[in-house]
Amino acid sequence: MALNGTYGRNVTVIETESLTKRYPRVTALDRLTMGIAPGVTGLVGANGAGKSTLIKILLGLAPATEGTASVLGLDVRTHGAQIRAGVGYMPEHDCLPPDVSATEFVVHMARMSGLPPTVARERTADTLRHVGLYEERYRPMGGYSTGMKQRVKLAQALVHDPRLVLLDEPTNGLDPVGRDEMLGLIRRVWTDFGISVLVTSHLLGELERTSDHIVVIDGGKLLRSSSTREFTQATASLAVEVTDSDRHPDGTRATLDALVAAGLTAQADGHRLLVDIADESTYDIVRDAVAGLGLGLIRMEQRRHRIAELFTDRDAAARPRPMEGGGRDAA
Ligand SMILES: Nc1ncnc2c1ncn2[C@@H]1O[C@H](COP(=O)(O)OP(=O)(O)OP(=O)(O)O)[C@@H](O)[C@H]1O
Repeated sequence: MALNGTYGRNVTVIETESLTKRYPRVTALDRLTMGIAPGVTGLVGANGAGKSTLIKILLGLAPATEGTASVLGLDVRTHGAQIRAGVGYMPEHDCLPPDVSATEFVVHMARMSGLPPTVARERTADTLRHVGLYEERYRPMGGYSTGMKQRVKLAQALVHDPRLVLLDEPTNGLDPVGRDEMLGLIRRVWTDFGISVLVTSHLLGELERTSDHIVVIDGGKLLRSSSTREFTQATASLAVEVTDSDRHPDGTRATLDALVAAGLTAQADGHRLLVDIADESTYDIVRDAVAGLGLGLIRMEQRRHRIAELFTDRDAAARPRPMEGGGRDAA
């Protein structure tokens, strides 16, 4: 819709340059430089990494100490009001008045964004339907489940048809089913409506199915920024299992030696070999090596690393503290 028509793939919706935010006791953002393209971007970082601070600066609600940032091409220092008109925001914490219904609340937010009364009511009905709130929308929100409250918060961020929404920890407090539903909804905000999304999470493995791009920050610093595909495919490997034989009682070991001799990078993981996929020829080299040893091939399948594994493997040593929940939620 709005964004698809007017923005090319190469245009950034958010750009920061050496963005720094210092509080008296802590540097919440530390020379953060990044560009975010249209689509769904996951902003991942442990609690305290600086995600909420970044969102507040992007909305023009808090000043940066140094550096620059722009949203939809507008400078956050000078165009805060315009940015807030074109951007939806879903805050992290519960902010819903318990005595009013979802419909009343979202209509109110639509009116605050400048929509006329009739349009506000129509957009509210459409948006609440989109997030899956039906007859409950007329009940006071104090009686809503966490999942329903999160949906209302998402609806109020979308109701004025923004070009971009900033969603701060939208899956907080949800059970696994509720979380999957929320992530599905978020994906459709982009695919169905062309509204770009920046969604934060402190769980490293959570956003990889939802996001086109992942940005990881830690201690206010940019740790990594790349497409989700690059994250998960850069280290794709083949899991290989072979039989033993009289001649090769440890078939796994014999195969490992043969693969290394053939120039591949591989390691044993119990009875399984994990072979780095250099290119398409890797499959043939493995097949030929196993056949050459006279062993049977039990299994050979591509195994994509998940984001959480990448960080556990590669960055654990470099990181000052572990990402919360990364391992648990990657499975
Ligand atoms: N108004 C403030 N005054 C002083 N320090 C602050 C303020 N807001 C945030 N901080 C500090 O800045 C750091 C980054 O906080 P921020 O809320 O941006 O992190 P976060 O990644 O959003 O984590 P969380 O999900 O826990 O909110 C933290 O150390 C936090 O204590």
